[in-house]
Amino acid sequence: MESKKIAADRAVGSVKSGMVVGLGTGSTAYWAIQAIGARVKTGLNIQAVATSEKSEALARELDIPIVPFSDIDSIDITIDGADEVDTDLNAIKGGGGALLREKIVAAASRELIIIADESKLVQRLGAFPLPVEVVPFGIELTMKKLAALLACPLNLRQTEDKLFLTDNRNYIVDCHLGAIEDAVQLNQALNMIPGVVENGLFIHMAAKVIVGFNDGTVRELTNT
Ligand SMILES: O=C(CO)[C@H](O)[C@H](O)COP(=O)(O)O
Repeated sequence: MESKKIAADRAVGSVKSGMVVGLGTGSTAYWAIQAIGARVKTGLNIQAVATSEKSEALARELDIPIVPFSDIDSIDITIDGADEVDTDLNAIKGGGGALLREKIVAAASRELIIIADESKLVQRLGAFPLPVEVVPFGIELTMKKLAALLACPLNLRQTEDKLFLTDNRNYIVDCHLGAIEDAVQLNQALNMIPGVVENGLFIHMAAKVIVGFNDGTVRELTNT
């Protein structure tokens, strides 16, 4: 918990009054939303958009002003977690099932800051099963296409005895790929399959990764 929180607290230092802020999803983003909420109470004046119903509900509890997308032109900064991050700042996201909204918000953001504890740092993406969001219609056909492309074990995500549903009422297929050779090509190939809405590869999207370590230190990784 502490390593997630220190990364989140460092990232929230970049949030300034007047900004439109994207709020991420997950247990690390939770700490960023808490830190933003604390600053709002002491005068930080921002507008926010959320990447999930859960994060929006938390933001509202903390009196962070949530605005509709129709009210904003772009997003200044988004702070979000990740399931894996490599040394080129590419990431796998979607462990919490919010990858579609997270990618839409990240793509509209001037700056995406990924926050993570040290366990998320990898040399190569793919040990974490890649989440792919698919529409329920024709799921069997879409899974056959995924199996043909990926040739790896696929799991249609379940919670308890039910299929997991995203905030967009879609399913998640977790793809147990192992080390990904060419993430750019894979990202494109997955999104070409009809029925696939989006996948959890965030390639060349993050401007910065802030990592919290178990010894209490924080490191910022950038590509520049
Ligand atoms: O992509 C996400 C949700 O869809 C999360 O950011 C990712 O799963 C990391 O979560 P956590 O901070 O709880 O480890």
